[in-house]
Amino acid sequence: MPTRTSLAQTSAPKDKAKQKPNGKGKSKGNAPAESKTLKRKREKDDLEKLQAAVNQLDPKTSALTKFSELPLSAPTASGLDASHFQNLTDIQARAIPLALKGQDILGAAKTGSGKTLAFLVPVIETLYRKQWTELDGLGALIIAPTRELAVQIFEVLRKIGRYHHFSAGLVIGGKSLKDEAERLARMNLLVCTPGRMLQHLDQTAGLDVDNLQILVLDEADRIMDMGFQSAVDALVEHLPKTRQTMLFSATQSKKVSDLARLSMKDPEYVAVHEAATPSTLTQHYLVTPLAEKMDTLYGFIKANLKSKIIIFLSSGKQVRFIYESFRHLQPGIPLLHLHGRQKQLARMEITRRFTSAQHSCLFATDVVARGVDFPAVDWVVQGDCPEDVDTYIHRIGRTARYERVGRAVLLLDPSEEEGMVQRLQQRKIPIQRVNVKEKKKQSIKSKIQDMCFHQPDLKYLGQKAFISYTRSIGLQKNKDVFKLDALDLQAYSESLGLPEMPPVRFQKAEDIRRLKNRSRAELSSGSEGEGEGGEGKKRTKDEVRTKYDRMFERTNQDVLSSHYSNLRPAAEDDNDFFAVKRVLNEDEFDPESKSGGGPRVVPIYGGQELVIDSKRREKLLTSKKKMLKYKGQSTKIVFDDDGEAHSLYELQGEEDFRQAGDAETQRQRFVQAEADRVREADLEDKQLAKEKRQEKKVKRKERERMEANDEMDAAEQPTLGGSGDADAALDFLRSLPIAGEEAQQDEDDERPRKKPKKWFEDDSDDEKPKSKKGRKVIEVTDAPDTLEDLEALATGLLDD
Ligand SMILES: Nc1ncnc2c1ncn2[C@@H]1O[C@H](COP(=O)(O)OP(=O)(O)OP(=O)(O)O)[C@@H](O)[C@H]1O
Repeated sequence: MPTRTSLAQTSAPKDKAKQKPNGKGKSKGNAPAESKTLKRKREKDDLEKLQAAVNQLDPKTSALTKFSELPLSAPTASGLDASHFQNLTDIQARAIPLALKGQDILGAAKTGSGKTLAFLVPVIETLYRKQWTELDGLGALIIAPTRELAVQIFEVLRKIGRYHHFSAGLVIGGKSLKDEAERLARMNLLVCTPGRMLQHLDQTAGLDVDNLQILVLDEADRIMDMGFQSAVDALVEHLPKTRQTMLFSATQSKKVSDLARLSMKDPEYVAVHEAATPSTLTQHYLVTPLAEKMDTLYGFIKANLKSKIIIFLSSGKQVRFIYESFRHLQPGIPLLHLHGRQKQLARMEITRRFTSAQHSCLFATDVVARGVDFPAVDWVVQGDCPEDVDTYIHRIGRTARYERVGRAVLLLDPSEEEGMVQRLQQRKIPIQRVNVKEKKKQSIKSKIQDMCFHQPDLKYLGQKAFISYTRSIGLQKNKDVFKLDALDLQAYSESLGLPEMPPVRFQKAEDIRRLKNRSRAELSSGSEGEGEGGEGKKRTKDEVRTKYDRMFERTNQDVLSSHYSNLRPAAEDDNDFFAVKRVLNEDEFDPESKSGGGPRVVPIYGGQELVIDSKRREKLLTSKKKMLKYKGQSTKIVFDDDGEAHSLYELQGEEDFRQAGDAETQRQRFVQAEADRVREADLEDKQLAKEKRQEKKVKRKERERMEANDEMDAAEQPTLGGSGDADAALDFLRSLPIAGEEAQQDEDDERPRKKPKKWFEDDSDDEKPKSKKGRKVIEVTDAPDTLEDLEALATGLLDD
């Protein structure tokens, strides 16, 4: 993962390609020299022809309906064909020709209409026509707002790019930055989420983006909105200005400010909007009071057990509570839940399970509202009203994708109906009201209350869900839709099984939201933020605040002061600025006293006294190490052979020195005495060494004698008999190293190993001539199932 990869997860084929695009898989080793030259020439001609065809293409007049009518390279054409993409969707027919010609694009088309291919095909083609290699650095960057979407785009890229030879990576976090960084430098194409990519651009030394040809923002309106604004701005600053930029979304706008921020050059607005939502989608809403929402959702699930359902809720806490409580009720359909607070691997696993499920109900936040292409979803239920119409459009877009049918239901509290329906109608969204059949209604309130009573964890989740929902309503901008005062919160809290309504503090939520936004915005700009005070006070920009200003602004100061007052003796007068401690007399001192009533004095080293006026000082007495500082400087003494203590350096008096004779005589005497000492020691050492040698010799002889005896015993044993024994003997012989084999093994070790396969590399690649710049042919047959698969694949490529 990408872990986060995470790392840059790079694809490499699990299985190897069996199919060669346009006969490109001929034997490499046998090709005669002339045919190689001919082949190279043919490839060059093909490339020129392709470029000429792109130049001649008139995006305005051509009415294309099939991929085969587009001027595409053979590997791309084969990749599309092998992925069963033949007919162009409207957005593809209009956007791809423009993008092939290098035009900046603002692409808008309803959900599920194939926008992903509309940008992926031109991206691959541009790099192909420029004969991009590893040495050229990063050629294309595709940004998606969520990890799920980034993974999905990467998967489509792997599918259609299987016959190409670019290296591609997925940068979505979840792995150590260092691991990812090592792999990124060799990537031609990256699919990423904004935050993680920015981190790399800031910190990864080898990442070369100066040559970037194309930047794509999928779900561009989401990426360009408040949440990611600053990250994207900072990211774009790293990129060269001369590049092609493409923005795609179902709810794409032409906001001039966005275009300026991304330095787009005369972008072409490609909008395919006969309707905002797919015509194959049936849309309904039903009015259900907030307090009955749980009943309605449960009833809905029970009535659609043989379906694939996504239920969108406004927060992760709602998702968790409803998922957990419904799970206990066992409605008879596999339940799953997905929200942004889950670990990345769990998110990937749930996505995988829901993707492959035939009947399942997924409770999710808006983390999968955009772009995610779950196959064959029957129902999208919006359990909580979406914050705006764009979110509504993206949520319902998870069903009725690419000409399939689908159904969507929006649950509204009576207070939300008028405002929301009006907004939907303004955007020409065909939605009709339906009612729940009376006889299908059933209340699960008492069951949930019972569960919450017996399971404190569930009750806790319920409280959190209540608080997060209520806060989110209070913080919504569209006050004509979201009216907190009109909601029956008491009844809602009861419906969640809560014995009493949890208190909700809105100020705190607002602060958190403000702080969150601020940190995102200011992280990238490197500013320090509002500091610890955080009381929402507005300060002027130039105001200088010191550490002490912040200290006095701190809340909860009493926490510290009460602790501090505990440390001080109660008798002490707090008003005294300079407190004079009473030093007890010798006879007043009671070392055993543990009362701690007042200060006492303890005698320590060298007649010194230590005033014990706090628990900390009292504790000091027990630590030898800490007491050492009161001990003063220590002096080193040495003992002579008679056990007399001397200081380390003792100077001989002048008188004594003269009596001992002149300096030269004393020197000679000293040298002679030392030489005698050394000689004596030498003799002792030699004797010792001799003894040791002799001892060793005796031991060796003893050992040899015993071994000789053993051999004689063995020779007298009967030989191995019977087939079992013979087998055992053979096994034993086989297990012995054979000189020739060892040599072979060594040789094998030294022999250059077969190169591991790169991304999309073909099995028959060995036979295939490498193309001009030593690049390899892409192939992918198996889709990786999990993030670990992706990582494994990445390693396969990158460890090359
Ligand atoms: N030309 C095509 N032929 C057949 N199927 C296609 C074609 N283009 C796209 N699809 C399929 O349509 C589905 C939706 O495509 P895609 O995810 O690109 O839609 P989108 O417009 O990006 O949707 P959203 O707005 O939700 O992100 C996918 O399952 C894809 O495989």
